[in-house]
Amino acid sequence: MQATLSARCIRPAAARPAARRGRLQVCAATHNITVLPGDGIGPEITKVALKALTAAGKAEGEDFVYTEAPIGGAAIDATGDPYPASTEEVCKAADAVLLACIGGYKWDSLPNAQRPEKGLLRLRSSLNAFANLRPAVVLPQLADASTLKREVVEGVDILIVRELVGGIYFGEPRGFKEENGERVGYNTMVYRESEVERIARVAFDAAMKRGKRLCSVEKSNVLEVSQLWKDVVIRVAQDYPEVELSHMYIDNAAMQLIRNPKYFDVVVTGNIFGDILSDEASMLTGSLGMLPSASISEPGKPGIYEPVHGSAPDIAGQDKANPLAMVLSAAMMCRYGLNLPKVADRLEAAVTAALDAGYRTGDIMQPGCKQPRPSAGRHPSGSPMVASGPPSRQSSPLIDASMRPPPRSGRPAPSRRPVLAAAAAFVCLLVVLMRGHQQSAELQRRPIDADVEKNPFDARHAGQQAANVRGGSTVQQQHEEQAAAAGGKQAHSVVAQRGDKQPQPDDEPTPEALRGVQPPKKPGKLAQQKAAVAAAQQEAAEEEAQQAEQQQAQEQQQQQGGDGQGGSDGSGEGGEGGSGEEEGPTGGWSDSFLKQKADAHLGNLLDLTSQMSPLRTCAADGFSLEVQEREAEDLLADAIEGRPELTEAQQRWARYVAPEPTLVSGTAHNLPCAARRSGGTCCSQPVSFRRNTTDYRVFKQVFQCHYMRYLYTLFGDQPPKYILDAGANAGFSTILFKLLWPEAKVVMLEPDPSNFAILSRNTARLENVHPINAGLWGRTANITVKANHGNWGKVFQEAEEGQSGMPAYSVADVAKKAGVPAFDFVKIDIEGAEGQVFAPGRDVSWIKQARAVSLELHDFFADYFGLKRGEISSRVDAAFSPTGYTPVSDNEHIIYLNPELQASVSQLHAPPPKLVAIRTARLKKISGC
Ligand SMILES: NC(=O)C1=CN([C@@H]2O[C@H](COP(=O)(O)OP(=O)(O)OC[C@H]3O[C@@H](n4cnc5c(N)ncnc54)[C@H](O)[C@@H]3O)[C@@H](O)[C@H]2O)C=CC1
Ligand SMILES: CC(C)CC(=O)C(=O)O
Repeated sequence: MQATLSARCIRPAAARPAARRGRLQVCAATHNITVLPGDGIGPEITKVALKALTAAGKAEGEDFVYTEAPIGGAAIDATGDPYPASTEEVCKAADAVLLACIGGYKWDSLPNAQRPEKGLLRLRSSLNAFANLRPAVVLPQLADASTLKREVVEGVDILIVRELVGGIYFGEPRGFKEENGERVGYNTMVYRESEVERIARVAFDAAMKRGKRLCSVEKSNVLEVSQLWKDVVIRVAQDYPEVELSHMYIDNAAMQLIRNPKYFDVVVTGNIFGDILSDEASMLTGSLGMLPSASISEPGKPGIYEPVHGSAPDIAGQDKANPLAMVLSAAMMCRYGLNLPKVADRLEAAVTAALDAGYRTGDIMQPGCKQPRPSAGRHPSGSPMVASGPPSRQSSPLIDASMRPPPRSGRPAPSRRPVLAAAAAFVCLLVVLMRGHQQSAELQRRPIDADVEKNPFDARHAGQQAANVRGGSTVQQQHEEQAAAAGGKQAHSVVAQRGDKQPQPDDEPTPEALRGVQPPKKPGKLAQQKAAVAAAQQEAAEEEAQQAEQQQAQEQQQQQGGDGQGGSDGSGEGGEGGSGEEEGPTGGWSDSFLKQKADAHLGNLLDLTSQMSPLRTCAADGFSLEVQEREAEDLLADAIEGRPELTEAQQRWARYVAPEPTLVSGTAHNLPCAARRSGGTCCSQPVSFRRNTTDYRVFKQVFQCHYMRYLYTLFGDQPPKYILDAGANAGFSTILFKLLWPEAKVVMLEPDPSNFAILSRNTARLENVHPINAGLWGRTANITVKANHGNWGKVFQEAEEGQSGMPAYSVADVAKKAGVPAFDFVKIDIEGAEGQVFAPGRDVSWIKQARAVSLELHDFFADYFGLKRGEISSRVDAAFSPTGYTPVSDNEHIIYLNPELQASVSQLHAPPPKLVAIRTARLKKISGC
């Protein structure tokens, strides 16, 4: 069935082993390629690729022996089996397998196991080709070929790493059955840890060689298999601290790939998601006909090299197929499978040069492309010529292009042969390539409209043609203009490593890029959006200035021996907003005698810890916020309509807190996280803020100013497992906890419905978090609001009997409710209710189970609880005194450490005395808080 052929001879497969031996005597460097042309356009594009490969190999002194075998529909027709044993045998024996594509209408009604697609799956499985590398690179020549705008796609260079032999395509059980009188079809999506780990390692390795950014795509918000995927990827990330890892759900990834493809560097994902995403990515490059792939197996087994596309039965046999994905797959084979980088270089250069010369198949046809005519003679090299015209015009664009060194950027230097010889070989290669186009396509002579008429795939070009303002210039001209504009920057290789590439200004996602917002040409929605963003940024800047002023005033006050009354430091999660204008009692955290006590212990050392923390550099460098504004109706809907059980009063709070129903959403970058500790990068996180609230300020405090940032140092190598975030407000502390300790379970308590809504939104993407819309109290009770403080704080009281309200729980009850054995880190910031939690007679046995308890004290709310000034602090002090826990101080919080933690912190910072002098005020200055 198969045949062995080379540039010179064809041998029957039966005689192959002997033939191979025989050939070895003849050829110095022989590479045995099993070629599977498959179905549909497969044979057409295979022909082109083999010609190009042979020519490129010849130019580099490499010889290829091709053993052709049937697969897919062709194999079904010949043997009844889509992957016959004889094909499997020659694939396994090969140095590499070059596959075109399989499938077609003819076999569509066969049972699954007998379909052509099954043959392809069996091939991949039999070679254990688990790592499918699918580069999606937008070549400069094709930046206008995509249906997306040039600004969106230009410079895109993504590597999709798709797991290829697992997941739902292979999972068992699968099939059909009958249930309750109807047919049911079912499949199983399954991944083992080992399968995820090996593909993750391939992806991390690839990221290390490129832009060091890896995005893992899954659906862990719904699928257990994806949760496992994510867990394993996070675990493997520990070994690649330099790689910035992000996670994205597949639905979002599909959207982001179109919205801002330049965000992506390497994407790792499972079988089905990778299949879909790579087809989508192909349209960034102009056409499915442009995307090659390499499917790598374990060492010693041949890889499979195949274009991403299918058999395109709609255009098969009509001379329309784009062969470039197949040629580029052959290049990947040479680069990765056969270690022939020079041959790969030649093939890639041939592709770019052919495009430079203006040649296009229908799928990537653009206005102004050259329409070459049939060959009229022979090039001095002896190769047939592609370009036409009078002899004087023999320097056609194709020949011109081929006479120049191919555009390489950072690639290994081309062959050092004499220039003319190299050029001649290169011309030969291009010519072969172009002849392939011509012989099989003749597309260049066909008017664009003819293609459009025949092929709906091309229809978009008609529209594009009309829309293209550059329609008058040729692709060559466009390329030249573009090269000039880019300062002579040339095309980069299709499979170029990121490190090889000229740095692109937009490699890093800018706010605009992330939002996918291009500079608006005329005022419209985008302009409005941009103005809104500018306003939000302005607002943030003003807020920052205001904070600085407040801080200055406070410091002055402190220096003047102020009594701590009459305002606050303007900080605290959901805490004292700092204007001093709020109704009710005044005063700040610093007036607590506990604060002085804590300061006397290790407070200054904790300041020092903060200075030393690897996390600090993230905060010190400053997080960046990329803002995207959106309406918050849905937030209110979540908070109100979605919660019919809320009383009218509660609904009012929700409205009150977001009087202008506007959310500012975006992504915060440069946040401290676990990866940072081991020298890795800082992390990013989507966040939303309500306008006219303290949300943004609180966010900054959590990530820039607070004790939070050295918590990691505090817990060292034994991170907390169960965390209580009481007074979770908008969820920012929980976000930080999860960034620092991804494995921890965090239980969030937040009684305010509007806070709870934004908190739910902000923490929705985090795993293992447990939000509870309730307050923390000394015992299980109903609570109602006692007083509002501006838009930042609410003081609660126990509800009267029969009065409705929000639930509130003791720490022990929360633990039970959330199924937590005991909290080992407790954060409490509950607007004075801490006086209730630590009231005499309350169960505080949970303290001893926690390794650290962080408290914000609100003595200035004592009046509301009918307590004397200072009594809240006294209650806290009384509860902790018998425990042997040491209070240490942050500028706003008191953290009680158990003796073990205290010892490790003290030891960690066995005093270099001069450093001990660093005080809170200094820390504030240093961190810009
Ligand atoms: N790796 C493989 O062999 C794959 C095989 N298939 C099989 O291919 C058959 C057709 O499936 P479709 O969903 O239509 O996907 P497809 O990838 O074959 O075609 C999708 C569209 O892209 C166009 N297209 C694809 N490759 C092209 C090229 N090189 N040049 C110009 N246009 C090109 C086609 O004309 C069609 O309009 C099915 O039997 C399917 O199972 C599908 C995907 C992958
Ligand atoms: C045809 C299927 C077996 C697989 C597929 O669509 C692909 O791998 O691209």
